[in-house]
Amino acid sequence: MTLESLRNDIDALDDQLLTLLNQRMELVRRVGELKRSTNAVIYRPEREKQIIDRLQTKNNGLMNRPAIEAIFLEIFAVSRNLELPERVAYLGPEGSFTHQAAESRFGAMSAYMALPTIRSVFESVETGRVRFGVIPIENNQEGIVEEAIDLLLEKDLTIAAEVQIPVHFTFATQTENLAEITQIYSKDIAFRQCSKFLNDSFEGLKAELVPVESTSRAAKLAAQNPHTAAVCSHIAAKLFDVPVLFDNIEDSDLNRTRFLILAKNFKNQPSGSDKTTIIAKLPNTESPGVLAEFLQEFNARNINLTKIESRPLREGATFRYWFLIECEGHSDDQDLQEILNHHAAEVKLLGSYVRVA
Ligand SMILES: O=C(O)C(=O)C[C@]1(C(=O)O)C=C[C@@H](O)C=C1
Repeated sequence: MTLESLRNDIDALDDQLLTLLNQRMELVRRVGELKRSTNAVIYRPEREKQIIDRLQTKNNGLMNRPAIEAIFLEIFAVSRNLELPERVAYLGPEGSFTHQAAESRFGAMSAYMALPTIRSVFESVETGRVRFGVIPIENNQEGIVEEAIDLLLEKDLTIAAEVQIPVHFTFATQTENLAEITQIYSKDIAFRQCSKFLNDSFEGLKAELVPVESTSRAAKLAAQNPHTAAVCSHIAAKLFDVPVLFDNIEDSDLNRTRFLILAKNFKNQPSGSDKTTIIAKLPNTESPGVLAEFLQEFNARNINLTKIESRPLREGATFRYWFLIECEGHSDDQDLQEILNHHAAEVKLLGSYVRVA
């Protein structure tokens, strides 16, 4: 077969795909009408997971799960926009990893607001300026984002979904000759996480490492000066139009950051593979066994705990703590409901949501 005839076949399939996508959007438009008439929630992460799971089991071609997910998450994002355009705030600046996390769920067509602080993201959801807020919660190498955890206690928001993205850094520059680079911009932490690449590539060369406040800022600076470079996210290089010379330059490919999607009064239906986050303010934690007894209730019901963080209560001059606890399962599951009911006075449910493997 010639290239031309293969391309003709591709064109014919693309025509069919477009027709099918339009038919799908017509159904989605009707779902949107139905939902608006009953005031139902547009974003249904558990339904999206169900669709992707089903397609994965039916799949017998070259598409793997990440490919199915990438294409269908974009379709869902377009669908949701058609049903009701929803605004999404994220911890900026534009081109940050949080921006990347937001786009991975809400697609390229949603209306985004980059905000300067995690607190401002919480507040924009709280006041209804946006429907969803995306914030980082932890990195598997660097640990938790304390400000985000504390705001979960302070504010009255719920968790609609979690997103995990691998932290990949790119080396972006306008020059193709490394010897011409005089300055490399990035965040301190990114220099640390890419030290092997930087040491190997610039051994004997004179490039200076210049720390700046964000990797997006680094990309912007590299866009302005041809003899500089940025260690930044792919999305930042794309945003500021700086050519990517090397991709995935980080020392460890196990580096992942977890983000939460926040909303007001959001409740997911059980998906069959969920996680639940609660806040526990237990009384008398100075007495022996209070926390152990509480955790024993999970153990007794065979509920797997996936996280426990202690944070200061900041009540007077004491050393007392509250706990952020995450476990497998959904708050509608009978065993988890028993615990929540039993401790209704001291436990606040932040949400049950589809668990990212
Ligand atoms: O099934 C729904 O509730 C829809 O709104 C449709 C749809 C889809 O495109 O399939 C879109 C958005 C939801 O997040 C889940 C699924």
